[in-house]
Amino acid sequence: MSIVFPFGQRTLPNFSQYAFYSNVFTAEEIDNIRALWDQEEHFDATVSGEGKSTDDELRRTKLAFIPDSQANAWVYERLGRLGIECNNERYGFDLLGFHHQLQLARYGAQDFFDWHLDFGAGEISQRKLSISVQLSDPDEYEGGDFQFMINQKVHTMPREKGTVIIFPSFILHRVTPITKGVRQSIVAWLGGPPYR
Ligand SMILES: O=C(O)CCC(=O)C(=O)O
Ligand SMILES: [Fe+2]
Repeated sequence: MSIVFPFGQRTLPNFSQYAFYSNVFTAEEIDNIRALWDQEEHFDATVSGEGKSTDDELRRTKLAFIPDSQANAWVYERLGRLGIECNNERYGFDLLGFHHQLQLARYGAQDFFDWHLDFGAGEISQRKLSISVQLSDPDEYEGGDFQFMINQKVHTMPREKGTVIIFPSFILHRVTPITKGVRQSIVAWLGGPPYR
């Protein structure tokens, strides 16, 4: 057995820091998802999980959960299938399922989520793949770009409604401040056992 590379292990030829998929949801489906905002309770986002205080420097967003009910199962299924397909093609992570209920995020004027990782110590170390869905038409808001920082370069994602962005939860990303209008998104994580 060799100690230095190569170990005779498989590599990931299709790894990419992110992937995006257009038109995963139709306009009508998105209307139905957005209607959940008025049915569910909303609260100010916390930075990493419950019990933490809000951190205005890092993030200003309102959130609601999309309950994992029978009525919403189609949203979970659509995102779960796409996440698994993306994982099989690019990452090969051990995935067990959604790490939490899907979140519905709403950014009004001046709201943002600055550079961060979705991965960290404790509970969020189970996050493997982060998923974000663009729920607003590009002309409903200004600012509010979803961006990655990869090797000192900023990559801006498409804003088109129905686009799904998938990336390993250890990749640096942000949502720039909304300067006008409202941006809505779904945020989800597929999780599994710690990296090994
Ligand atoms: O709103 C989004 O599209 C992404 C937000 C985000 O990065 C997060 O909630 O961790
Ligand atoms: Fe994030």
